[in-house]
Amino acid sequence: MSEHNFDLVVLGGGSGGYAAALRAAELGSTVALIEKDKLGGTCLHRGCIPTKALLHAAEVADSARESAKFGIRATLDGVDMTQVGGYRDSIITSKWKGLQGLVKARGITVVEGEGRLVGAKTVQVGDDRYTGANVVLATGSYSRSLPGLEIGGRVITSDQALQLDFVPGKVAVLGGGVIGVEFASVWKSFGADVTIIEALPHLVPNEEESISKQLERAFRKRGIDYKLGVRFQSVAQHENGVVVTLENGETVEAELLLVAVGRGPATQGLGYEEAGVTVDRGFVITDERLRTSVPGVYAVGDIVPGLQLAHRGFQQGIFVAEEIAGLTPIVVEDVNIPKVTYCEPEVASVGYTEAKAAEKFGADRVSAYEYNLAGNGKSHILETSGSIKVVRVNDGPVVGVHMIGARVGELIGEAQLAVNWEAYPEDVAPFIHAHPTQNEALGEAFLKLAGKPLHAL
Ligand SMILES: NC(=O)c1ccc[n+]([C@@H]2O[C@H](COP(=O)([O-])OP(=O)(O)OC[C@H]3O[C@@H](n4cnc5c(N)ncnc54)[C@H](O)[C@@H]3O)[C@@H](O)[C@H]2O)c1
Repeated sequence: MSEHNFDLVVLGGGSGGYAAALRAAELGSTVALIEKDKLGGTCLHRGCIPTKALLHAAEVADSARESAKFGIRATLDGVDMTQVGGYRDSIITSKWKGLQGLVKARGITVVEGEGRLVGAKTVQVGDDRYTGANVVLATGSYSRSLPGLEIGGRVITSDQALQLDFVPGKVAVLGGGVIGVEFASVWKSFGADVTIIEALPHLVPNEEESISKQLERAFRKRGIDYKLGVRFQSVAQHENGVVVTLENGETVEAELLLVAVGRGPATQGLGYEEAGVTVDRGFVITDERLRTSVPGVYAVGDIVPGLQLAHRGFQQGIFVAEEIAGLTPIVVEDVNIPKVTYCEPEVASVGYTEAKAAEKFGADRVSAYEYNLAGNGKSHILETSGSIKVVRVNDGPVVGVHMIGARVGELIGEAQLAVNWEAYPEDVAPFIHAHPTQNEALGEAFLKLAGKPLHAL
């Protein structure tokens, strides 16, 4: 057994953990970063990056399929999933190498192996013990299932869905949240028949209702089938496929069932509770400064209750490193975090929905305006429909922006600056947007709420 001492020991090398390590090293700390698999975690290897590569390939397939509309003669002869997989993996490998280089350049000690908390501030890996003046827990999440629904065979999660080397003929998707709609979108573009099963009344049910409804219409138009407000009951697997039975007695037959009903915190068997860290239903409980119940032990990323997003993990990691260094950084609040769902059409949002803003600030103190992308030149060129809805407090700031349309994810930066800086529409309405861009649509919404509409009534 050998003992090693560091200023900071980080358990888990995903988005939250490696961000904490990079920032702490930059601030002069000695850092041990413990990872059992590959640096980069779910986001780089099994989440954000590979799914977005598939979504981009899907967009290329759609462009080929729809080329005649633009006077371009091309045909979609097929989708070679082996080659798509090669493209996906080349991106992962290049980002992974870049990350390894960055971690090395910052002088971080990477420890390969499975770590376990064995004392308030000590992590054991094999026979070695790593003790930190401070410790960050960042062990991430896993695809969870429903009670009694076993993953295996033709019942898969996003982990297996990302690795498929064929396009299924027909897929059933359980859960119409972010993962469900992104995979439904990819598979449809690649030529599969898709049926989504969602227990709540809308797809992407955490988004603004008018945006969810537009996504439903767009999916219907694309031929993506969905069943809303109905719960899953059981699934039977047979040689060539699955039969999914819903609570209302309906059945859905498919080659595969993708289970996308959320992700659970990966905290079991890691010694957290034994070391005195409070854990509730698997999640590590922290205060707003990300301190756990054990002094000097922090938690970041998907194991902390709230939005499970890579960029939240990055910011929480940076926050903790700066907090430890005594820099009193700004608290990371979920409501200020932008969210993008990369299906076709894309959905992007930041801040309160109109209903949540009314609850928070009072219905009579909130106004909203939804600008239809039909009025935007670039949206016409992209042949997309959709809208941008801005929610404000009357005589007060922008508190929410909600968007749907092709590539609107790229517009969320401006929206999140307005929300995070608590800008009034009157402050941002005079800012000039390049023409023709879809950004102009956000400007049009700000102009309208500032009482000076241009291309709107
Ligand atoms: N683009 C992105 O930012 C991105 C992409 C992928 C995943 N993620 C994150 O990963 C996490 C997991 O994603 P997810 O889509 O699995 O979770 P989710 O919570 O977004 O969606 C799960 C959906 O499953 C539904 N559901 C649950 N039980 C059901 C049942 N018995 N029958 C029918 N429907 C049921 C829920 O109502 C919900 O809408 C999320 O936090 C998500 O934000 C983000």
